[in-house]
Amino acid sequence: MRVRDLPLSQSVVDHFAERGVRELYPPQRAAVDAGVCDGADVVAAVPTASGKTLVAQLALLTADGPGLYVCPLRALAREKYETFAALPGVDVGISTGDFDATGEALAGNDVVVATSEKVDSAIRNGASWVDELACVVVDEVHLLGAKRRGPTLEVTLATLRRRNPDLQTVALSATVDNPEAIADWLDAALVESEWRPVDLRTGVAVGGEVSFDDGTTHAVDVAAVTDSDGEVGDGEVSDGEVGDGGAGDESGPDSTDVTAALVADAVADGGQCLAFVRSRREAVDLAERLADAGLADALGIEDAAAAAADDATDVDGTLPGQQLADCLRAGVAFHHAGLRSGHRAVVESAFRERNVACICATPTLAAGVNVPARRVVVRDQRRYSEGGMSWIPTLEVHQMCGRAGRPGLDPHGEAVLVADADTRAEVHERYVEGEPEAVESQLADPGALRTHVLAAVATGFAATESEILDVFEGTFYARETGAGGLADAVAVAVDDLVAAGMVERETGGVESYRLVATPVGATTSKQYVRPETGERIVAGLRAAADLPDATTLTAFEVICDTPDMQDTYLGNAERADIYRFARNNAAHLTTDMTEPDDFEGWLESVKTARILNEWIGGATVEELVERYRIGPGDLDSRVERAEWLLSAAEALGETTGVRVPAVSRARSRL
Ligand SMILES: Nc1ncnc2c1ncn2[C@@H]1O[C@H](COP(=O)(O)OP(=O)(O)OP(=O)(O)O)[C@@H](O)[C@H]1O
Repeated sequence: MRVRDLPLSQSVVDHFAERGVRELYPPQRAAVDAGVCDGADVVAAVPTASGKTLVAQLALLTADGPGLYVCPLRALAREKYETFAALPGVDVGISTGDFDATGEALAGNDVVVATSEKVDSAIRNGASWVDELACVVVDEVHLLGAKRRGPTLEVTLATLRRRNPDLQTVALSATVDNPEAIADWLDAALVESEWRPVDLRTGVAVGGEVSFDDGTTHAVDVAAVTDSDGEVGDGEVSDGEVGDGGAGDESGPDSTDVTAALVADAVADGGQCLAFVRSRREAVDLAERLADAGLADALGIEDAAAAAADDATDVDGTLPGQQLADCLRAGVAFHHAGLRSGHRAVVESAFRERNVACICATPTLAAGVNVPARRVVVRDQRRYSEGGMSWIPTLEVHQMCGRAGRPGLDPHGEAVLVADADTRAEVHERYVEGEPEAVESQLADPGALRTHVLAAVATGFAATESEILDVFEGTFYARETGAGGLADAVAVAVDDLVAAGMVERETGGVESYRLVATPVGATTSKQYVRPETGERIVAGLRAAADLPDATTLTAFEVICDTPDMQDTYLGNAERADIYRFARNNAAHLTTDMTEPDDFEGWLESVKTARILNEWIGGATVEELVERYRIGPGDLDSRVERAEWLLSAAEALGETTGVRVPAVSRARSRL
């Protein structure tokens, strides 16, 4: 099936042709057959790099009105925005700042690219453009199963579809175990395919021997890359992440040696690599180890690598920035969520332009932007979780492996899982033979339910528990378990919200009542903070108003001690220092040191508050990164969240009439 035979304008056909897209890939053809260009609801569950973006474009370009493209991650949204904006004659808007107000400015676009949080927020704030939509495309719909974002995604999609029954829904998923359940939920045709533009072979490496699933084997020379002192890769970690140094044992080469050998081998053959490890620290360590391996030289990219290093230096002068620049100069990079977005962008584009031989990354890279490589090496398949070391989900490992193979450039992609003699069988069974997990709804989580119940009441969509259940009827959860399964949980959420002062039962007649949001509940929902955050901020503002000496530190303590601010890891060495800081500043804090149930959590909040307070006091990113051992990207994201939470605090202060000038002071100085 040819692109030019599709109902697209000539300029769009030409646009695709210029990019080498003339014939549809088989999954794309199946999506067209399923009616994606004719307004049909379609779920496509297909492998990485099999051309989902074109399926999205076909739906959006042929829809009978404006379209919305919902994307889980901001970096991805930006990438898609650029792809869509390049289409001739298409006006595209983007809305990804998770927390800022929703714009009516988005009305009038042919396509809006937004995160699900942003769409949820737009709905709560009554943005009219969401009712005008003819088509919604949800990318990475398997993230329904993600703890925080999943419930938002399913409630938002259910709400959009409920408000607009003619809305065409197209959902794009990685290959998961239950795509038919997702299709069933959306009453959509299912396109399921294993087809990939480049064949992928997956193997398990033990020592230097790789056994691939196509029956071939490959040997790499581990001795050639092994350090004389053999010390690299012992898994010293930071940032709250713990490692066990990989799967190596004392007698043989460890998993880092094997990884280094696999990378060097692919690069010697002219290919680029992605190497996945479990923690940020491990990513940096591995990159620094590989920086000594002469990869830039092997790939013949010394000059381009030096230019990429200069680009990284231009972003900032932090220690991690310098480490990154040093690695880049040697043709290697690291990539993790603690890096600033500017640094991540330098790494991604340098890799795409073949100016970097290898990126050492945490698994977040696999869920993010498009960076195909000849070989993917997954060094760690286990990581620390609450209950100790646990295996990473198969879906996640498949996402990493799926990055292997660049269409048109590589004969095939290779994914190699590093194991040892003890883990070989299990690694093979889980990740080579194993199927990815089923997607499961997380909506029953009490915190998620409280948030969405409050939103349903505050927006006026529901005024009784049974109307709330009607709102949830269109969710994946309800489809899977029956809406009745939520009835008890919704009743509990309503009680919690009443107790928290977010919702009231307004008695109408005998035995009948209506649920209404209190002013605090309404503001909390509109400001897009969780009910617990709204409650904590209101209590914090009241306490701050009673303090004789409320300062910007007070304001930061209030907003940092909420579930909407990220935790900041507190190392043992720092703990005593932060404890002393909290004691010395007790007069400026709204919480007495004897009060918190979760004292550690509170101390972490005090650390975040202290960092933010020093930030507005003029400390530089470089100083704070060094002083508090925080990633520059972590600082950026906390500053951004602080802006949002302080603005919510101002709005809640307005609503309750509790004025704390320190909040506005902190916000304006931020
Ligand atoms: N029909 C086609 N013919 C030629 N190239 C294509 C075709 N469809 C897509 N491509 C190219 O294949 C590459 C991968 O496509 P795309 O980014 O859509 O994959 P994807 O399925 O979205 O992957 P991911 O899982 O990373 O989101 C892109 O470079 C795209 O231009």
